[in-house]
Amino acid sequence: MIAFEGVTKRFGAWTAVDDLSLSVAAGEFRVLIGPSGSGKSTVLRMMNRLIAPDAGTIRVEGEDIARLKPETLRRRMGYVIQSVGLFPHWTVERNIAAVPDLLGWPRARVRDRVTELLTLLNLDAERYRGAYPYELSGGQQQRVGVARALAAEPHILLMDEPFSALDPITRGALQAEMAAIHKATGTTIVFVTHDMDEALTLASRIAILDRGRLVQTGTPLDILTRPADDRVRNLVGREDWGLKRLAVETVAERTRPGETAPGDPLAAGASLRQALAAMVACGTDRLPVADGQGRPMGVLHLADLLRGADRA
Ligand SMILES: Nc1ncnc2c1ncn2[C@@H]1O[C@H](COP(=O)(O)OP(=O)(O)OP(=O)(O)O)[C@@H](O)[C@H]1O
Repeated sequence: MIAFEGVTKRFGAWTAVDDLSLSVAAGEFRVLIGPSGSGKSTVLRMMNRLIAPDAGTIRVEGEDIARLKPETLRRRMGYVIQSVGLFPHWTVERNIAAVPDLLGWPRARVRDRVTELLTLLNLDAERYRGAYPYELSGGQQQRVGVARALAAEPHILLMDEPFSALDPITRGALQAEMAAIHKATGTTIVFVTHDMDEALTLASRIAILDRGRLVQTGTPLDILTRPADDRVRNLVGREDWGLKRLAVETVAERTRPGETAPGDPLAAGASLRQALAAMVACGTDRLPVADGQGRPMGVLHLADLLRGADRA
């Protein structure tokens, strides 16, 4: 879907991206993470040709993007940034409709799409479609920013630290919405952050950058259990590693089928970290597990949370 081959970008004497080869498969939720200045935003900006590499090739859906018109490329991509960048004198509806309007979609289709997107992002469509950005909270503005980026059904969504200016609760809500949107639409997402918890929560695969080079790429579980070196160990965090480890696996994966136990059931899709919190809160070492329809699935035992709790 997206392939970087030997890509280098220099700003004067500084090499921001250094001979980077990286591929993102269709439908992935790929998180780019690394310390400040490691080149994450530069990688993202090269994907939509906001800046051009000095060397190497970038292919999107098999095509060398240097040969595509920037407008053609950007129509396939939504782009969300931290500062949102809504047009202040345009209503929410007009902001979201910017690209569909440009593409000449019929009025009724645009209106339906705006309603659909506001609903998807948990904003009351009738209340907010006519509002102006200054009438919205930071979290609501960012929701509109995401809706705008998704409006013309892009194949790829690029997100550059989109939630880092938000308070933790709003941020958590938007992360959950992004996970649900990714699941529902299958859009390929490339998401930049410097927050490892955010990366572990959202990513299907993570790429870790340092000084413009790729340090490691893998699933959240790979990164946690087989860190490539001390830079990755430091990013993952040493103190609460165990809790992060529990956060990347679901209850369903450790449930003993067929057993029963008293207590409020855990959701099969909840993380093991949430399960641990529930067991501590209830003072119990086992809890029943139910599937999405509330049907009993078995029992999760505290002892089973320790399985695989080894680290490299
Ligand atoms: N337009 C530019 N002109 C000069 N230097 C730049 C420019 N854009 C980025 N750089 C430099 O390139 C390096 C990588 O920057 P980039 O913004 O890609 O890092 P980042 O990993 O996204 O950082 P952060 O997490 O702080 O946003 C930095 O050293 C930065 O100063």
